[in-house]
Amino acid sequence: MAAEVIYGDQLALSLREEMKEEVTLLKEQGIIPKLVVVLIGDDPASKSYVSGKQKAADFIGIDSELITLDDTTSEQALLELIEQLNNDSRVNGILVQLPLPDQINEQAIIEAIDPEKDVDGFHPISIGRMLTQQETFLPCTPYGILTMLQSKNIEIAGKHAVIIGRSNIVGKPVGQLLLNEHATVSYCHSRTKNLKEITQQGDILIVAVGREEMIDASYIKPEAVVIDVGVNRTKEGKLTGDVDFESAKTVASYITPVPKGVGPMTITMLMKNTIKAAKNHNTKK
Ligand SMILES: Nc1nc2c(c(=O)[nH]1)N[C@@H](CN(C=O)c1ccc(C(=O)N[C@@H](CCC(=O)O)C(=O)O)cc1)CN2
Repeated sequence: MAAEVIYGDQLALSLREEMKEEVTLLKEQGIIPKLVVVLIGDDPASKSYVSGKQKAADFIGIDSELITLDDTTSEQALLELIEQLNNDSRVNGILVQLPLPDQINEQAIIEAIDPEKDVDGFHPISIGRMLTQQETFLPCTPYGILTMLQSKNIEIAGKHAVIIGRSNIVGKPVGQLLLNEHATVSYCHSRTKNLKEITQQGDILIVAVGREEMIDASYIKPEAVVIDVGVNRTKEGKLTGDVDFESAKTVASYITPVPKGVGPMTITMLMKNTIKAAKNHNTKK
C-alpha cells in the first residue's frame, strides 16, 4: 500500500489559525508579539523564506519588521544591530536569516542574540537547555518535524530513528529531540560507511543532506516513516527534496512531500516561538 502523505502546509495552516486566536487574546491584554528578521544580501532563496515568515506573521497578527542589509555588511555592524535589538523591550524575537556572507562569523552572531529572544533556538544556551530537557526555544525545523510526527500519532519511543545529515540547525537537534522522546538514534553523514545498511534499519528516517532525490526505496525499511528536509532546485527549476518521493512512497508508511512538507512547518514553529517569547517577557515584567 502507498504511504500516507503528511502535508506540512495543511498542518501549518491549522496551527496558524489557532495562533491567530491566541494572539487576538494576547492583544486584549496589551501583549503584542514582535519579531524582527534580519536579512543580509539578496540570495533569492533567503528572500523567499523571509517573505514567507513575514506573511505568516501578518496572518497571525504578530508584529514583524524586516531589516535588510547589503552583503558587504561587517560583523561589527551586525553585532551592533543585535545589541540594539536585544535592548529594545518591544522586540520579543530576533532572527538572523542564514547563511551569512563569508566576512561574518555565524556562531558569533548566534551567540550575540539574547537567549530570551532566540526564537530560532540556535543559541548555545537554548541548545543546552534542549539537551537537558529544560523549557526553551526549540530549533524550528526539528520542532516542526516533531509536531508533524505527533499530529499523526506516530510512535517515537523505542523506535530507531536514523538521521542523514549532521548540521547544527537540523540534523543534530532533530536527533536530540527524538532521543528526548525515547527513540534510539543513529546519525549518518558523508563519512558514514555502509549508509544503506543503516538507513534500512530506520523506523523513522530523516533526510537532511541537500542532495536531490538521493534516497530511493532501496534505502528504506518497509513501513518506515520518511521525513524529507531537503529543498533542492533542479536544473529545470523544479523543487525537489532529498528523497525520490515516487519511489519512497511505495515502501514507507508515512512520507512528507517537498514542497508543502517540512518547510511550512519551519516557519510555523518560528511563529510559535515568537508568541512564547512575548508571553515569557510579559510574565517576567
Ligand atoms: N535563521 C534561520 N535561517 C535558516 C533556517 C532557519 O530555521 N533559521 N532554515 C533554513 C531556511 N528556512 C527558514 O529560514 C526555510 C526553508 C524552507 C521553507 C519552505 O517553506 N519551503 C517550501 C518551498 C519554498 C520554495 O518555494 O523555495 C516548502 O518546502 O514547501 C521555509 C523556510 C535555512 N536558513
